[in-house]
Amino acid sequence: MDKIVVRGNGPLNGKISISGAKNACLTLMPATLLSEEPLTLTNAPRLSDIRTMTTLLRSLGAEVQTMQEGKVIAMSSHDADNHVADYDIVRKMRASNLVLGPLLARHGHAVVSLPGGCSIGARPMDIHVSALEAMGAEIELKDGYLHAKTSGGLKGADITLRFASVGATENTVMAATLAKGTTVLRNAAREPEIVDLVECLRKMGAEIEGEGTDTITIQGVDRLHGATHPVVADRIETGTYMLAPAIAGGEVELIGGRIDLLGAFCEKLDACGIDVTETPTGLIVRRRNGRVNAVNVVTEIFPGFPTDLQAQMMAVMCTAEGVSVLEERIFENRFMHAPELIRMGAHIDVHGGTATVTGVDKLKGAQVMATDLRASVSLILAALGAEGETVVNRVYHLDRGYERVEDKLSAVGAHIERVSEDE
Ligand SMILES: CC(=O)N[C@H]1[C@@H](OP(=O)(O)OP(=O)(O)OC[C@H]2O[C@@H](n3ccc(=O)[nH]c3=O)[C@H](O)[C@@H]2O)O[C@H](CO)[C@@H](O)[C@@H]1O
Ligand SMILES: C=C(OP(=O)(O)O)C(=O)O
Repeated sequence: MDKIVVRGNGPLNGKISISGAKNACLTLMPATLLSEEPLTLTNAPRLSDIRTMTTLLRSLGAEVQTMQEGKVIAMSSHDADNHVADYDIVRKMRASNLVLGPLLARHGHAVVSLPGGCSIGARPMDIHVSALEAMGAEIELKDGYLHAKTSGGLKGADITLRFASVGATENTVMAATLAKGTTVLRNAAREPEIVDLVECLRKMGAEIEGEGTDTITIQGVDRLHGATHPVVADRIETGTYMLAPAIAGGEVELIGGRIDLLGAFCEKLDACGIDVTETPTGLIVRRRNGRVNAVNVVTEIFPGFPTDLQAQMMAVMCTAEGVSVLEERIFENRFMHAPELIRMGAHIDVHGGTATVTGVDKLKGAQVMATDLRASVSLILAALGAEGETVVNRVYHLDRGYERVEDKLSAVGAHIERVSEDE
């Protein structure tokens, strides 16, 4: 298993290109199951999660070709016999559950392994199931698999989600595109990745309104057709790299980064003493003074502060001036990075969903363990500002969501390298 070795060495300067969003690509790819005509995605990120989704779609009979070193994904899905998403693939990646809505809508049945929980929380599927049942699906859990079927196809319905779940919104919207009649989805999630999915579905012939608000209306159509769609920029990757100069100093331009997708996050950066300026090609980030100010953070659904940037923000708060309180409200167990940051000299107290961080002058390099995707990158960020060498072990989580992290950070002057176990 690879490790990432970082030696904190002061200011970072230069440009980093932002990739297409993992979380958008992972919901756009299953949309191919809704049509037999080709769906081509451009600006796809090159990540292990995308390879896992490729494997899953192929197992469901889709043809998936990657071109331009993975940046372009061309897919098509003819009628296939297999509508079973196997445990061995689904267990690797929770977003595999996004094939449920499309398979059910197009074929009238689907068997999808329950993804189970992961290190950040239990992550049940009840909201997905209730929404699809409201559209007439019969779903039962057998041997760890959700067995879903419809008699006579899905029917439009008026559905209110009990919580604005991103995945449940995506599954329901995809299913509703081919349902009979109109579906009104209330308390829908508003994340930019859902807006991207809807824009793509519309290119495929779907009739949808209200994406980006809490009520999405979908008028079912008989069939969808092919389309080509660019994956939206990764706001979480953007936010992550915005925090690198906040920790290490310097000035970094994020090519393709979009402030409009990161409103609440940018407000916190401003309060911390970090300047963000839009440029014609992206945005420039620099720290105003020598040390950032402590700020309090509460994670919320979009447009609030994203849970996927909480770990990275905690890394910044470790050396901020003052005390910050970070409250995690989306996942029940998303502070696994705290004990690792403590190994580097951070002062953090965790009580339930709240972490109190008292800023110290400097962190010190240490051996640390990556426990999940965003925890992994928070340790790399912390290491950029730490004294000495940090070794981040078990980086396979990182490769799920960050494309060439060591190349991107090296390009702005970081001392960072990947070491393979056999070296
Ligand atoms: C591939 C992808 O896009 N992943 C993102 C997506 O995950 P995902 O779509 O899984 O996140 P959800 O919005 O569904 O989950 C949010 C909360 O709702 C709970 N819940 C969800 C569904 C359900 O049926 N029952 C239930 O209780 C979850 O356990 C969690 O506590 O949104 C999360 C919240 O912004 C992000 O952190 C993930 O990076
Ligand atoms: C939690 C995340 O991803 P997933 O939903 O795929 O586990 C993430 O991207 O931070």
